[in-house]
Amino acid sequence: MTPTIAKIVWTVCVIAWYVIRYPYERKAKRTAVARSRRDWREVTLLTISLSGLGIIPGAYVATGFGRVGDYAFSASRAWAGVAVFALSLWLFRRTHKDLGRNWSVSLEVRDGHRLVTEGVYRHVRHPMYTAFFLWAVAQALLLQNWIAGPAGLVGFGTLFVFRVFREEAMMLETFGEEYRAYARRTKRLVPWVF
Ligand SMILES: C[S@@+](CC[C@H](N)C(=O)[O-])C[C@H]1O[C@@H](n2cnc3c(N)ncnc32)[C@H](O)[C@@H]1O
Repeated sequence: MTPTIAKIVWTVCVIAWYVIRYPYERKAKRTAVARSRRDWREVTLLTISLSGLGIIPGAYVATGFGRVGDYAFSASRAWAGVAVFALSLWLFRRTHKDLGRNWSVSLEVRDGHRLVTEGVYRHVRHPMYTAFFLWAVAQALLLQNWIAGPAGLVGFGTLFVFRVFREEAMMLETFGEEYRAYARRTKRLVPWVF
């Protein structure tokens, strides 16, 4: 493993993520939105997250930032990044399959929206966010640069912190006691932990 191969792996994994998402994005677009909380705050958070997980690391992969922020490359850290990204992609696929037409990129409730509580949603309420955190960790391990590496954790972490309570409030408003009971028996990100 070399820094160049690590950059190629990051790029291939991001493309693989989009290949997983694309068919669900198309399907979701065909299902009307009944209620939306996609306001300026959501757009800002999505932009911050996209910058940290896509634009900043993408610019680093393309230009190398003139080596500014690079530190000594460790092949074993990069291999750990490959394993974490593989786990993240597996979880992305499972979350998209389980959510199906109920998925939205933002805070939206669709026509005929159903509360999904099975599959990877059985033990955690936000497994797709777990997958994004795994992506961010993998990025930090693969792109060994002080700017591009941690950008994903900062970008996605910001979205998570400012979105998760609003999302849960929206779900509670929509599904009432069903969501309250679901929240009581599940954790947010890691099964049985938190
Ligand atoms: C980007 S998805 C993320 C879903 C979830 N927070 C996760 O991390 O797996 C956000 C949308 O998914 C929908 N959603 C979240 N949890 C859901 C559930 N358990 N069942 C059905 N829809 C859900 C909501 O409509 C929300 O707008």
